[in-house]
Formats: sequence, C-alpha cells, structure tokens
Amino acid sequence: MNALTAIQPQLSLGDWLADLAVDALIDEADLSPKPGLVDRRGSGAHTDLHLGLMHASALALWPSFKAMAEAAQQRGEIDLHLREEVGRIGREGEVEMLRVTGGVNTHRGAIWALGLLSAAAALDVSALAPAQVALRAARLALLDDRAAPVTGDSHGAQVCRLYGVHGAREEAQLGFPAVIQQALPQLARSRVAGVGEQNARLDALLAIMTQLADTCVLYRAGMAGLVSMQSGARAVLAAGGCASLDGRRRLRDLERDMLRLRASPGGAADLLAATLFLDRLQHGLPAQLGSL
Ligand SMILES: CC(C)(COP(=O)(O)OP(=O)(O)OC[C@H]1O[C@@H](n2cnc3c(N)ncnc32)[C@H](O)[C@@H]1O)[C@@H](O)C(=O)NCCC(=O)NCCS
Ligand SMILES: Nc1ncnc2c1ncn2[C@@H]1O[C@H](COP(=O)(O)OP(=O)(O)OP(=O)(O)O)[C@@H](O)[C@H]1O
Repeated sequence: MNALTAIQPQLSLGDWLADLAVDALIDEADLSPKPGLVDRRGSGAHTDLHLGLMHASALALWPSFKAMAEAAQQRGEIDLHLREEVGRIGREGEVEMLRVTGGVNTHRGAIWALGLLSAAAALDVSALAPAQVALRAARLALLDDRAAPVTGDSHGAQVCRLYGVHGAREEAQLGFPAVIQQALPQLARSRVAGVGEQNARLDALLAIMTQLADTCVLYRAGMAGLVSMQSGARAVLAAGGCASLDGRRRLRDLERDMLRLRASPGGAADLLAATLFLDRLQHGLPAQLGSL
C-alpha cells in the first residue's frame, strides 16, 4: 500500500458498472473507420455530431448508469417497481444528455440498451455471462413502464410502423439477438484469427449491420438504405473482414454508399457498445469487488 491507494475511495458495484458502460461508449465512438458514423476521422453522415460531443455525452451519463445499477442491486429482483425506477432514471439521463449536447440526440438508444444491461448485471453478479445478463435485461424490458410517454411520433416508432420492423425496444425485449447471436461470436472469431482488436471490433459492428433493422438508417434512407447497409456489411465480412485488403475495399464502398444516402447506423453503433460492455463483464468482478 502507498499514499495513493491508502486514500483511494472504495469502488462500489454501481461505480464499476457505470465505468464499464461509459468506457464502452467511448470505445465505440473512437473506433475507426466506421461507415457513416462519428469516429476519430470525422462526423460521418452527421452534421450535428462530432467526437468531442460523443465523449462529453458519454461521460455525462455515468451517474445515470450508476443509479440504474444501484436501483437494481437494492431491489434485487425483476419487477414493475424496478422497471419504472430504471425508466425514470433513463428519462432523466436523456434530459441530462440533451442539456450537455445542446439538444442533440447523441445516445438515446444507448441509454436504453446500456441502462437495461447495467441494471441486469447488478441484479446477479454470480451470473455475468452475456446471455444471462441479456436475458435479465429482456425480462426487465418486457415489463410495461406505466410512466413512459407514448412515443408514437419518435423517428423509431414512425419507421417501425411504416416498414413493420422491430426497433430498439423489441431488440431489448428479445434479449439483444444482434449482440448475442451476431456481434459477440464475430468478435471472438476475429480475435482468434489474430486480426487485432480494432479490426475485430469493426467486424463485430459489421456483423450487427448484416441483420439489424436499424431505424436510424430507415428514417433517413428508407428500405433501399437499409438493404444497402446490410448487403454492404455482408460483402465486407465475406471478403475476409476489415483486416483483409479486399475487405477494406468493400468497407470503403460501404462508407461511400452510406454517405451518399446520408445514412448512419446509429442503432448498430449502440449495440456495438452493448457488445463491448458484455464482453468486459464476462471476465467477472474486479478484485476490489470480489467479496460481493
Ligand atoms: C426504446 C427507446 C430507445 C425509444 O425507441 P423508439 O422506438 O421510440 O425510437 P427512437 O427513434 O426514439 O430511438 C431509437 C434509438 O435506438 C437505436 N436503434 C435504432 N434501431 C435499433 C434497433 N433495431 N435495435 C436497437 N437499437 C436501435 C438508435 O440509436 C436510435 O437512436 C427509448 O428511448 C424509450 O422509449 N425510452 C422510454 C423511457 C425509458 O424507459 N428510458 C430508459 C430506460 S433504460
Ligand atoms: N459513433 C456514433 N456516430 C453516430 N451515431 C451514433 C454513434 N454511436 C451511437 N450513435 C447513435 O445514433 C443515434 C443518432 O442517430 P440520428 O442522428 O439518426 O438520430 P436522430 O437525431 O433521432 O435523427 P436525425 O438526426 O436523422 O434527425 C443516437 O441516438 C446514438 O445512439
């Protein structure tokens, strides 16, 4: 022990989960080159977003993720009371996000996905495998928050109605299939192939994009934009992924198409952050929390 560790405050479960959630958001934002999305190179298909804003927004959400985890830890079971508590904290998080960004939607979908997952993780730290946490998050998402505003006019709700697809809400209620069935297995395969962590994460993002009905893309670019995103992502992976020369060429083609269509796969980006969160979580609690 030295002077620094002696005065270090105790890390709580809520602190740790909020750290993981914010880290996942920052890692997602920094990952480059992502087609159509904000990254280290620029703002992608967005005119109102930039990397600094994504970072500021992610950091501002730390207290919300901590509060959602603590609510779950204290309640200890999945019920309507916890669902409504998490919903209330999530809505307050959205208000804080909009205050910090001057009214720009940087992380609406991410508050939803990572908020549910933080609460789900805190509910049972003896079962932190991705599928276990996603299942608890799904059970929470399936409960009907009576205080939630009717969101029939959100961009997501509009295109879900128009095209008959499922959006952010249903993705969570189904236990995040894009994360559990697409992204995490691809992340593992690419890591085993030795492509390097950044390429493995890009491959995981593309795996999500091959299947997702991303309502951000549908709203801006319609069904043609969604088909272009899904087939472009499939082409990159079929060519050998982001680490291969041919895969990189296909990734550039996909980016060109997305920018031409003004399309940005914001839902896929949120789910990549959820993937990185669950990936870290499965390594278990840090030593300081081992006695929980
Ligand atoms: C469920 C949410 C995301 C609203 O979704 P809605 O369908 O109305 O669409 P909206 O356009 O507002 O936002 C959707 C966001 O989700 C992401 N997304 C888009 N498509 C998808 C998809 N297929 N799967 C997952 N995420 C997606 C995008 O980032 C997008 O910005 C959520 O904001 C909500 O309604 N919250 C209610 C209050 C609440 O309970 N809050 C927090 C609890 S943790
Ligand atoms: N790196 C990223 N770059 C861009 N978007 C991201 C990124 N990471 C996550 N997102 C998600 O994308 C969403 C932003 O998409 P979009 O701008 O299409 O939403 P909107 O404000 O509802 O719609 P619009 O700008 O078309 O009016 C955010 O909710 C956020 O969750």
